[in-house]
Amino acid sequence: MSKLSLEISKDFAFDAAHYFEHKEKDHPFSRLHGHSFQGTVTLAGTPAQDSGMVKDFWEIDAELKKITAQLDHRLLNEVEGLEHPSLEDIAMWVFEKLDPVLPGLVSVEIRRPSWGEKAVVKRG
Ligand SMILES: Nc1nc2c(c(=O)[nH]1)N=C([C@H](O)[C@H](O)COP(=O)(O)OP(=O)(O)OP(=O)(O)O)CN2
Ligand SMILES: [Zn+2]
Repeated sequence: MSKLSLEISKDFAFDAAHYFEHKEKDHPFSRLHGHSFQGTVTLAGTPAQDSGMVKDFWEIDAELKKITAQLDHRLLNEVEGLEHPSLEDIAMWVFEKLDPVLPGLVSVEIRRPSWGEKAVVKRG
């Protein structure tokens, strides 16, 4: 059999406000507005012999709750490290927060699903 690789993913969501300072004063994106954001984290690994799991989704969820608590119903521009809260910067920020606590983390995706917009940060 050819060598197989295994990834597991878990979704999360938060609602938050933001604005973009780099836009001209009357541009809609420079005004305070909000979005419903969705995300997905993906881990790669080998299932443990005793559990059959790469990582218990319950444990992943516990880490995601700590992250979304820092973002949900907040003004993202006020979150340390998110002064320019684009999808790209949010994805990078989430990846950097999760990387030390979720071994095997390979990617973080942040989406605004209504228009199919997303940013994906991958290791490497
Ligand atoms: N490369 C990027 N481009 C833009 C980003 C971004 O994060 N990365 N963000 C924006 C703004 O957030 C803008 O508010 C997005 O607006 P729009 O696409 O029109 O989406 P809605 O306001 O309709 O959002 P809903 O998800 O429907 O609430 C612009 N560009
Ligand atoms: Zn926006």
